[in-house]
Parts: sequence; C-alpha cells; structure tokens
Amino acid sequence: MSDRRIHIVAAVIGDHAGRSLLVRKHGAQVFQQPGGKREPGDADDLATLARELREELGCELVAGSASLLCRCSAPAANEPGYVVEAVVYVVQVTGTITAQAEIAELHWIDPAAPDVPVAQLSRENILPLL
Ligand SMILES: Nc1nc2c([nH]c(=O)n2[C@@H]2O[C@H](COP(=O)(O)OP(=O)(O)OP(=O)(O)O)[C@@H](O)[C@H]2O)c(=O)[nH]1
Repeated sequence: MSDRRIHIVAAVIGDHAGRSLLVRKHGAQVFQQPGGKREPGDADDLATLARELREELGCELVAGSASLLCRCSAPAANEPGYVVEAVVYVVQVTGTITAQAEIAELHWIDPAAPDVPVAQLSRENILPLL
C-alpha cells in the first residue's frame, strides 16, 4: 500500500504588527506556511527549513532562532487523498523577503482573521496557536 503521508517542515514568520506570512505556490488556490519536504541532503529539520526559506522567500534563517511550535497534520492542500504531517517552528529571518520563482504570491495575515483562503493545516492547527 502506498504511503499517503507528506512530511514537511514549516515556518511561522511574524512581523512587529503581529501578522504572519503565508505563501501561495503557482497552481495552488490556498495560502500555506513557508516550508516543504525534507531532501536527502538536509542534515535535519532546520536545514530543510533554511533551504526552503531561501528557495521560496530569498531570505536566511537566523541561526538559533527556531522554536518548536507544534507537530500537526491535516488533509494536504494540493494533493487529494494525502495527509500532510508537519513539524512547525517559529523562526526569525534576515534579508529581504521576496517571492522566489516557485511562489505565486506572498501575503501577511492577521492569524485571528485571515483575509485570503488558507490551507486546512494552517487554519485549524497553526494559526489558532499564534
Ligand atoms: N509547505 C507547506 N506545505 C503544505 C502546507 N499545508 C499543506 O497542506 N501542505 C501540503 O504539503 C505539500 C508539500 O509541500 P511543498 O510543495 O511546499 O513541498 P516542497 O517545496 O518540498 O515540494 P516540491 O519541491 O515537490 O515542490 C503541499 O503541496 C501541500 O499540499 C503548509 O502549510 N506548508
């Protein structure tokens, strides 16, 4: 039987106004946390996160800034029949955040009142913790 779980490492990035950054990938309808799947060359979760933040946002994870928020799961936003299982860290980043090639759109939301469609994992498991 095939494994219908997608394991990801995800980031919560906040600003001084209490807003939180979400991304929408090309072809996706909903916004989700920055982050992604671990690759074989990644030493650990934070290496995955640093690579994904660079690839998606063009910024750098500040060493030592990551704090585990939660582990959670939900139906995957873009892969019908799959469940996403996430390890979620609150992180600080440095550098200018800019949508890189794989990202269609960035959006800062009020976690208590998102004004864009948000993936279930974020909506039900992550944003309520912020
Ligand atoms: N990164 C991320 N993925 C999520 C979230 N919520 C959620 O359902 N997913 C699901 O997990 C899938 C895998 O994430 P991803 O596409 O960001 O991973 P990746 O960059 O490593 O993949 P790729 O290199 O194959 O494009 C997404 O397509 C989506 O269906 C979320 O908050 N963040």
